[in-house]
Amino acid sequence: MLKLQKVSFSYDKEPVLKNISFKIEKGQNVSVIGESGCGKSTLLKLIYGLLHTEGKITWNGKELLGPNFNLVPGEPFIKYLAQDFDLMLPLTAAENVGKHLSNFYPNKKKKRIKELLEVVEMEDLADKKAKLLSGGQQQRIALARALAKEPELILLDEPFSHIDHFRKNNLRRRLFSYLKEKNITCIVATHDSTDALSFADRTFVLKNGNIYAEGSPEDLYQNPPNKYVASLFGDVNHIMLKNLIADEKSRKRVVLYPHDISIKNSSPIKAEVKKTYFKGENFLIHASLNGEEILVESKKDIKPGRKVGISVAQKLIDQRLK
Ligand SMILES: Nc1ncnc2c1ncn2[C@@H]1O[C@H](COP(=O)(O)OP(=O)(O)OP(=O)(O)O)[C@@H](O)[C@H]1O
Repeated sequence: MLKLQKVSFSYDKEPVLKNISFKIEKGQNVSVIGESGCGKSTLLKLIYGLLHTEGKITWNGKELLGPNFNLVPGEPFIKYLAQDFDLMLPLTAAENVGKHLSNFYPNKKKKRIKELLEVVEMEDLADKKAKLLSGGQQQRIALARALAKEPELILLDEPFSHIDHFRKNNLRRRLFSYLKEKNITCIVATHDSTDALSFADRTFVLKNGNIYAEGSPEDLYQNPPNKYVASLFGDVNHIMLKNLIADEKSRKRVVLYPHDISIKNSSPIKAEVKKTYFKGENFLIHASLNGEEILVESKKDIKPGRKVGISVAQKLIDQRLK
């Protein structure tokens, strides 16, 4: 189990992280999400032991003492994949993956490299020099290298940032099922909510140096405590209740995703369409509701200037206001 107790850190005067405490069970996949600069990378560096904190970090009860106590920063049973991949560019993809593996059993090493290259779908480029690989291919090799010695805990900082959409979903599925199969604990720092939604057991939202919200991805998505959390999952509205409900007097607002709002022409609540964006399966409609800008999902294209009726289930409003 990984345990953090009152972990704080500042690069200069302003604290980046303030008294962070949490526990992560063995084999759990945790995502850390939050806006750029909120301290996600700093948190991973603290856990790995690259930065020093006055707080306490333990793995299975053993304190991880950090750079003030270790000559070589980093713990051997933890792997940290930084945003820069740090590959040996003159070496081939396969040589990079096997760099930290023992040469004592060459056949075993060869088999392991092959297995890892399969996880990241790079078997075809095994003999290509790292300097000749694209950014996304280099990132996949760096991932395979981080897995090579089967760490107990793996810390991944934006692990799919250079990988094209086409390959990303498949790679995510392969990587996270591999980690589950081997019972490797994993923390992913990401601003891409799809990393958090489909694969994480738990999600921490960082803001202003604190864990601002925490829960299963489903729960955070369905019941976002506020606009900040909801906006990490995509487009979001923060609509005045009085623009949605007749006779409402308060200045309260409700958080709604575009797909929470339906277009229903019989509805007396009318919005004027400003612009329509094609999104593949549907359209995103930018409309004005009593002067408030809103985003609504629609199955059909609707021309700007048209007035449409909109409706939101009362049950959903009640749930979001809880
Ligand atoms: N070496 C450094 N020296 C001084 N300040 C730093 C250093 N590294 C990061 N910071 C600052 O610390 C804060 C947190 O940075 P960090 O890289 O942890 O954020 P992040 O959430 O990972 O951001 P991103 O999503 O953009 O990678 C930022 O305000 C950043 O400017």
